[in-house]
Amino acid sequence: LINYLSPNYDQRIDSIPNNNHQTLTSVQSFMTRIIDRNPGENEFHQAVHEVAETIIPFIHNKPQYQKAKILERIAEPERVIIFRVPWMNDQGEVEINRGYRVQMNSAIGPYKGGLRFHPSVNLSTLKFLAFEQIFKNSLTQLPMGGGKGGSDFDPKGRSDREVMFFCQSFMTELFRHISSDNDVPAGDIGVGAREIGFLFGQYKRLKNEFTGVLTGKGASYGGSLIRPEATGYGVVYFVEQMLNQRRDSIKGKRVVISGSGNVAQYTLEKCIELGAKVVTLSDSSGYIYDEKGIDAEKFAYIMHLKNEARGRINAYADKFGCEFIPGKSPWEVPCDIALPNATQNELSVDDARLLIKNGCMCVAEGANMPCTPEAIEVFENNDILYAPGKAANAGGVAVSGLEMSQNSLRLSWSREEVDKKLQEIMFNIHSTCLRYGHKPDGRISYVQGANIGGFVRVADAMLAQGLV
Ligand SMILES: NC(=O)C1=CN([C@@H]2O[C@H](COP(=O)(O)OP(=O)(O)OC[C@H]3O[C@@H](n4cnc5c(N)ncnc54)[C@H](OP(=O)(O)O)[C@@H]3O)[C@@H](O)[C@H]2O)C=CC1
Ligand SMILES: O=C(O)CCC(=O)C(=O)O
Repeated sequence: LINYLSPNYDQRIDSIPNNNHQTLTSVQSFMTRIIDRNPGENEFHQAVHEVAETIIPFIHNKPQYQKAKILERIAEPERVIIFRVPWMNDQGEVEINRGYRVQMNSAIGPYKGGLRFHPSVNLSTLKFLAFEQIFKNSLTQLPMGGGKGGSDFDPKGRSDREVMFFCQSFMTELFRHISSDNDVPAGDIGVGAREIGFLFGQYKRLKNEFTGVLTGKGASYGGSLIRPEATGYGVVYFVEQMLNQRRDSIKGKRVVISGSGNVAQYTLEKCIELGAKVVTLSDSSGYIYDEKGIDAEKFAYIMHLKNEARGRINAYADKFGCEFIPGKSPWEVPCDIALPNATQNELSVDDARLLIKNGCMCVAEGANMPCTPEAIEVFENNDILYAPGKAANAGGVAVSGLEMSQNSLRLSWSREEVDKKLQEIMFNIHSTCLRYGHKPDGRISYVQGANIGGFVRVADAMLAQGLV
């Protein structure tokens, strides 16, 4: 698992040219083609641009990657499936949603990535997520390609029965395109243990087989221990590594978290365990600010509120007598560490400036692409420890990879074993970022490190497999 730093990695990194005029022109012409071929897909353009800015200079003196048009091919999905999802609501009315699966890249393993159920879901969102997933999955060093899927269905406010009918209809088409050896979906926004259970049940019924076709399953039917916790725990393990670089640690730090779903919950739990003080959580209605800090007892309440009662975050403020700030994000609250754990583009350049003004020194993305490009630039220019999602939140998919291994072996590992492997993987991702992230001025860019570290493994596999 850990023995991945092959000796010739060092030779490949040799010299990354400065951002000269030629590089800028290359990035621009590359992006012009991407935008022309994928009109209106702004999130996808954003994700590709961020990668192109670091990969184009990196491959400047590597003709093998340029000649084979590796980056151009990585930015083109291998396959996109779009389908109708008809179902019946509790009032007996027919509802119609749209389902998607973007099978982005299978160079290093079966397509792997979550399903998102949210009204904002469209092809642009899922292509950006599937694109990011290629690099993230590669960074884990596990054999997983990149994919993502979902629907514009909103589970919020729906009964369990409606969610089940929707999931069954969704899987009635998706089952033809996935299997434990070619595409293994999991959860994402709006898809948790309940939805994975319904999806798995329908797949099993349609295929008449019990295989590891989904991850994030319940522990009683093939799920891995620590998978629910993995993304959030992994974020905190990564933050601890970054702080250790500066001979510091998370203990005693004041932390601001956005979101209150799966990733935010377990980020919070690990922060509490390691002695940090978390003062905010949010959902799409606003944020709570608890100056006393969220402790283990309050955490248990949040778990009940969000996962069983399926309530809104302002109920926390009512129960514990703290502030609820409607319609706003928590970035105005002074902190040492900010962890955006809700959704894409939730942290703007103004938020970034305010965080820095208020003393923030570290930002790690639990969500996918939560910081805008301008916000990232501000963090990097101000020497803030900034970790992109494809590195910081890779713990979730990493433990999904471990779930696939356990399913294939037909056995299950203990909590301690899985957690130890998760810590090793996050440690190794951090090392990869350091290895590839050196800027000409000596600083570390985790963006550059994660992009290049993720790219080389996929690129070499694509070169080896010919023009496919
Ligand atoms: N689950 C996983 O293993 C992984 C998840 N991620 C990423 O982490 C992020 C959170 O996912 P996860 O915790 O699983 O999802 P959940 O559905 O469990 O929680 C999502 C949280 O984000 C909030 N949120 C969603 N959309 C918006 C919005 N447009 N504006 C404000 N708040 C919003 C939700 O509030 P509300 O309920 O009001 O909508 C909720 O609090 C996503 O970016 C996801 O892609 C990354 C790696 C792995
Ligand atoms: O566990 C998985 O397969 C997917 C997790 C995911 O969707 C993500 O990393 O964004």
